[in-house]
Amino acid sequence: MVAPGRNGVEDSPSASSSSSHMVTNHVSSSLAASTAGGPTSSPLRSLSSASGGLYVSAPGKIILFGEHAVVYGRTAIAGSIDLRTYVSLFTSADGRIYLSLPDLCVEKTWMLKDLLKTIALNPDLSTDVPNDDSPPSLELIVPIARKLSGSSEDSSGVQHLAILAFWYLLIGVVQRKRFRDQQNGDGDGTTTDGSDPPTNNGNTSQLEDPITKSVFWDLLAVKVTVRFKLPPCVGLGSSGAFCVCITTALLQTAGLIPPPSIPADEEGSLTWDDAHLDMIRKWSAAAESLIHGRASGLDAAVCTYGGVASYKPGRPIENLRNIPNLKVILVNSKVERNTTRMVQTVKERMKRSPFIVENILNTIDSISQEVASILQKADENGGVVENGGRSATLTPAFMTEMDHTNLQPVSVGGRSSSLSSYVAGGKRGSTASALSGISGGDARSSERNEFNETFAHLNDLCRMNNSMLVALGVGHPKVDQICTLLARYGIHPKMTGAGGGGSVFAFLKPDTPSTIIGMIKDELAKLEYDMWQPQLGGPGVMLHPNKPEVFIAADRIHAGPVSSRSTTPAGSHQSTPAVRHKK
Ligand SMILES: C[C@@](O)(CCO)CC(=O)[O-]
Repeated sequence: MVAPGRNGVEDSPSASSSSSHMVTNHVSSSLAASTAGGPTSSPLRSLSSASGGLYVSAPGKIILFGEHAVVYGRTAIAGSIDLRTYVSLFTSADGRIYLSLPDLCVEKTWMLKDLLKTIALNPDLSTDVPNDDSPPSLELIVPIARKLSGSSEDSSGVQHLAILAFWYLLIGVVQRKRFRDQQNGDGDGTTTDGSDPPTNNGNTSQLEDPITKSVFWDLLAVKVTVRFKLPPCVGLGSSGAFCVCITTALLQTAGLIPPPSIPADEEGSLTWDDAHLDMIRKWSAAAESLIHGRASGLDAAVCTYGGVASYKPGRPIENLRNIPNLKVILVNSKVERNTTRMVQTVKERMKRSPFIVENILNTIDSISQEVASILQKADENGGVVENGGRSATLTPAFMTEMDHTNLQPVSVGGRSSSLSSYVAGGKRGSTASALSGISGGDARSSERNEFNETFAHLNDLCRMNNSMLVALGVGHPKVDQICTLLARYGIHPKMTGAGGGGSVFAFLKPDTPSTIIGMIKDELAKLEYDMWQPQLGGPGVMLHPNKPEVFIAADRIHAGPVSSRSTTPAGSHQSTPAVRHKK
């Protein structure tokens, strides 16, 4: 597991002192302070805001039921968890693009001018532009992204794939912004926020080129830092959350989505309306397909929307309401798994024994549907959350060979109702309220019975779904060991995500005493497994009003007890807070 907060860095990684043409790539945990650019070198300085940057986060996810089956068009039940991924985005004042992923030991720097040149040399980038909100063409952009990022065709390490996804999104955003500006007649060399265009530290030679000139104005060189609160590669949605965070921060910075206005938590964080969340989901799912291969797009959907929901490709996403007192535990087997490989494993089995595998998938589908009906019980208002509004569809880029139709999210018409429940602590409508007609002790005991019943039912369905996953060939001995251990406590966990290791989750009986939970945790720890009790069903992607704690902690670590640096931290010298575009 990668410990959160390790290898602290500034929000704004500094440039190295490389020659202006050289791409500087670090795979290191520390960043040298640099004076390149200087604090007053860019007119974008005038865009500083008190909060000092654009901060976005997205939740991790647990697939409760239906992973793999969803790739073949079956139902899955998934929820967000409060182990979030955070991005900080500053605009860069020194003509460089920075990507810092301290938890993955990645520090990368590229020259903006290389991006500009490449864009100028690719006329297809001006013509092959979707004229709706769908994501940029993977076929067109990925080869360019590979070239610019320095990621070779055969690199499959998670670091390379994360960098590739970042570049795909960055080029896509630049391309879409140019296109929009041209359509709006704004391609006149002005910046979108009305400020003067950047001067690249006084070096304007690259701006002389008429082709790159208009591109340059459109692009904000960015310094992006991502911090994970959940371990990568264990099936908890770190790639989905990464892509959702980067997508959102870039789209927002470029003004391709408006500022969010919907309250998402009690700290004043905001989220976007359904149409823009849907754009975020689609772009993120395309980017994530570079990391995980083209699968269902479920992870990006959960990390975008949050909550707990039932997903079936081609059907509206249904938010599930009756989840409030169902506690879950998560156990990290510490076996890193590879989603692409696991999806491939199932595909091979499907080719070899299609009839059997189809039946297994149908069984998983039935399990998910049964779970949906348990968790979809009417609330006190007498019904399920009214969905309607989100109308996005999956692009062909997400489709599997099954050409299954869209994961079509539908807005929580009651977005406000779901949001108010988020604000109330990340939980949706409760069975307690459904039982509000019953009073006092009777109500409590009836409620307890109902919870116990629900737990027993879900516990059993977990056992069945896990067996089906084992039958599909995505089990692992460590997962078996965890299942055997928990079974002694009457708990039947199931693997979550792609399997082949990764994480295992289980429902806990509502009244499980903390001593028992402690015993389970100790037993797992003896076998060197980590256990968490995450909060299920919190909000999706959000923009934070202030610098999140995860970055403040990193600043502290980076600053050290007594800073030996004589200058202000590189971030404050080198960076300009990203523009929060106004509509
Ligand atoms: C294995 C899978 O079902 C879930 C991975 O988190 C793949 C997918 O749905 O994209």
